[in-house]
Amino acid sequence: MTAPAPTAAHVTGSPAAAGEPVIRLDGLTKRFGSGADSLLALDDVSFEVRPGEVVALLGLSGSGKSTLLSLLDGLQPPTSGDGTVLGTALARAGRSELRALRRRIGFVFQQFHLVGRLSVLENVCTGALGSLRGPRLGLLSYPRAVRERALDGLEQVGLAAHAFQRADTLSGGQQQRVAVARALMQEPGLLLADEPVASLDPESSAQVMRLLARVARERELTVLCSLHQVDLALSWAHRIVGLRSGRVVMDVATEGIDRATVMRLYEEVAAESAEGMAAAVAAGATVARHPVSASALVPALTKGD
Ligand SMILES: Nc1ncnc2c1ncn2[C@@H]1O[C@H](COP(=O)(O)OP(=O)(O)OP(=O)(O)O)[C@@H](O)[C@H]1O
Repeated sequence: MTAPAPTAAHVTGSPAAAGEPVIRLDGLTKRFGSGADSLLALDDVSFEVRPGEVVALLGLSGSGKSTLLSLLDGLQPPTSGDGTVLGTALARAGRSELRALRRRIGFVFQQFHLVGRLSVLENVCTGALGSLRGPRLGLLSYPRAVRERALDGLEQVGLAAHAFQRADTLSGGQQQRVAVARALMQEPGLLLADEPVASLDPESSAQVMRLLARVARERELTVLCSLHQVDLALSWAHRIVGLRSGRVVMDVATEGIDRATVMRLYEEVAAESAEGMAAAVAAGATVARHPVSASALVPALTKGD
């Protein structure tokens, strides 16, 4: 079956601004390393995400998208500033609080991270491991209620017919839908997705994004998803947050916005890179043969100052 081409008609306006923000960032900053060689990956990032919102995080490679998602998931601490996720203050939380936070956040990865030799259903069951005691081996080691919920989840992502197939026999798009079903087993209060469609063909990409938008709507689930595809962001997200060199440079509702406006996020960086390259060449620098983003270029230009 051919997936319908995504159009802006698939996403309606932002959900009502009811309730506390699920994510509240206030000057969040992340620096890797120290001294002259340190790198500012996130620079004074401030924004909020409300319950039920689907937000696309856009920006060139190296702009800080994955770093931001990993901070929100409590995997690494901010260097300064504050961020609150599902009521947990990232900068002040102890290890056990962060572990508890991670159990309430579903995470979908670019490479799916399924266990290929296990059945599709068992892969989905593993999403419940955080709430079960002890290790599990084999589908029947999971409580019946978990298996039933996993099957419901597969139904929801349209893959119940594949429940007993090995996960590695599915297509990439199907595997990503299984990964979404696995994340939903946590009954998360927030779903983070790091380039979930980067390795998929356009049709599968649209299917996965449509699925994320649908579960967000049906479960009033908040979704923050990094993407490289502007059209998918415009079609499936309520809002776009654009990062450039670790800074938020765009925060717009997708309703009524045109593609050209969003593309400025990339064009201006390309222009800055070109200017920076020209200046570097004029100053006698050796220029890399592969494309260089502004965030990669700036440290290279300033090194040794
Ligand atoms: N653990 C780390 N140590 C040092 N530098 C890091 C680390 N993680 C990320 N960085 C740097 O931080 C910057 C932001 O990287 P990040 O992976 O967040 O970007 P991104 O926007 O997700 O890129 P992509 O779209 O390619 O995934 C990059 O310059 C990267 O090299």
